[in-house]
Amino acid sequence: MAELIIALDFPHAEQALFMARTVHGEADWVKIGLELFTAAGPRVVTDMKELGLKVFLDLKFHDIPNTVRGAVRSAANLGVDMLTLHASGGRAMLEAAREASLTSRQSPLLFAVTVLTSMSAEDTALLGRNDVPGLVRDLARASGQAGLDGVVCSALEAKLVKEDSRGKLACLTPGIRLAASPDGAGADDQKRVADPAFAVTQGSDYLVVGRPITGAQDPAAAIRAFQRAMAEAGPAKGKPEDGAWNG
Ligand SMILES: O=C(O)c1cc(=O)[nH]c(=O)n1[C@@H]1O[C@H](COP(=O)(O)O)[C@@H](O)[C@H]1O
Repeated sequence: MAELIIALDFPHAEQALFMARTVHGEADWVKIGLELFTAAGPRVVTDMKELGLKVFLDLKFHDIPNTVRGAVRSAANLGVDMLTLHASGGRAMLEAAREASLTSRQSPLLFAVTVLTSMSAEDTALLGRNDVPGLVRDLARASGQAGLDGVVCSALEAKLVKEDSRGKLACLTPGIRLAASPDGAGADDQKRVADPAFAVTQGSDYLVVGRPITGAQDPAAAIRAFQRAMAEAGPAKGKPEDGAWNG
């Protein structure tokens, strides 16, 4: 069953902790990203863990292998359950991250960002590629070859990643909106957007949602609406056997 991760994009630990307590019991996972971690530091990770939540540390590491190895080790020592790095950092960087994770006590799951959900083909054309799915597939392949647990992509590419990796890579998909509209209304700064049912049927394992939940009048009710939509989608079509990647 796909899991929902709540993105706590706040400038202060107090706001993030208030939201975490509000959603407590509704969702198991929270995401601590650049804004919150830069403002609040490692302490906010410990605070979330003490609340009994699983923590996805989303700092998108992208540096030389030695630096990323050290950063992954530091994150693992904080007790995070999952973290991100950029797939475009190269094979040696991805392998260094994996080695650091495997040799740490916590061994957090490693997810490589392929093409950000805020990017369109126009943006990737600057990198010499205007076929977003093809670029996602190639970066996902490199991530799989380096032994990572999964990739971050949009729900639009999840099926491709699942099929191409023969189910070995998990898919984490942000850019989720309850009513994804073709004209982009309600998508905020996201470009490759899908609704929860679509993400689940495409094989997404983790759906990341921020503003539609944290900005809602009743965040707990918003979580339940997302979970209902995920559950109504039923089991993923074309999803490999359970346990192919995460036991
Ligand atoms: O790594 C991520 O989590 C991420 C990757 C990506 O390609 N797109 C993306 O939106 N995210 C994160 O997912 C969250 C989406 O937030 P909302 O657009 O508010 O739902 C943000 O915290 C982003 O940092």
